[in-house]
Amino acid sequence: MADRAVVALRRVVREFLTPLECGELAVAVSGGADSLALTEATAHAGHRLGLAVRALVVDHGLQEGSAQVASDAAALARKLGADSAEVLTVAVTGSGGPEAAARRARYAALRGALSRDDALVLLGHTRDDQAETVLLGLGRGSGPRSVAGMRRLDRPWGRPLLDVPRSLTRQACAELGAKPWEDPHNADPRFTRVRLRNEVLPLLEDVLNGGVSAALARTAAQVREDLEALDALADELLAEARDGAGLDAAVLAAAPPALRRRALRTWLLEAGVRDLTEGHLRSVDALAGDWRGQGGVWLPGGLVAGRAHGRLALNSRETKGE
Ligand SMILES: Nc1ncnc2c1ncn2[C@@H]1O[C@H](COP(=O)(O)OP(=O)(O)OP(=O)(O)O)[C@@H](O)[C@H]1O
Repeated sequence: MADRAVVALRRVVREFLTPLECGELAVAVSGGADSLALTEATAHAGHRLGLAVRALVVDHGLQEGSAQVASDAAALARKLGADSAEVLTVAVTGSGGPEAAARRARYAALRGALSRDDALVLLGHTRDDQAETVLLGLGRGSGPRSVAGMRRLDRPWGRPLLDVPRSLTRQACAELGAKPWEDPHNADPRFTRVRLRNEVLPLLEDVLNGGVSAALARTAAQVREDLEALDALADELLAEARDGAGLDAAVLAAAPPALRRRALRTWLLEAGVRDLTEGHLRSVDALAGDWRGQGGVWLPGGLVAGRAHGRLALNSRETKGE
């Protein structure tokens, strides 16, 4: 008979998986407590549902001894019940700092290891990770999309532990006799997230008498629902406003700003605008919602949004004014 935390996690993962279409099941394993506990629970739940479970470990090659950490994690994942364990070695390159580059490489490698459209890769993010994500988003003023946090299901990604406190995964590892790998980065106060975890959240818990992580995660779930409803309405608005490659400014102007800006955001991203800031979006929005005959809005990626004859259009800088 397994112990309390192990049993609780198995149930959480089984309830997550049961309603989903899934022909290939993988779990992303870093060797930390969250993903080890997740591996055991996924193996147990997956086998009950008749699914084999693959453990996927990414070796970023960024820290000394990373190959050993990865192969130890793979061996432990097999012991915890995974049917197979693979180490995916990636080259971390590209812009945005080493952490962002590692994350991109990791997600690309995990996705690349899948062979079916209905595959799922389970990730070990917990309620505490969600709380940190929400606090970071709030502090940076990056809007409801980041306050909404991570999604439970965003195929092929699944996060069954998003309502589970981190303490439960640690307890499950102790019950299983599995020794998690402690990432030295997780204790390094140069990382904002580490200070949030070790300094800010405990202080907030103390000042607000506990329950802060759960409250932040609950807020994220509520914002997520609102966001999805608004996104669906904004898609309808965009469809209605489309006029060839451009948009009918009168249709946009009649809509509430929150929907208009969402529709414009989708339109701009579709057209290939990258690194879109709130400032850019507001300036493009003003072409419809606050029209005073202003000039075009220069956007990153060499595009200019402008208005002519009641229509918003995007032109490349070179062709502008032709
Ligand atoms: N090296 C790795 N190999 C495989 N999976 C990993 C690896 N690192 C992280 N993961 C997966 O991602 C989950 C979250 O890990 P962690 O919190 O360290 O990453 P993060 O960078 O905050 O994640 P994200 O980029 O998804 O926000 C882990 O529980 C695990 O499932």
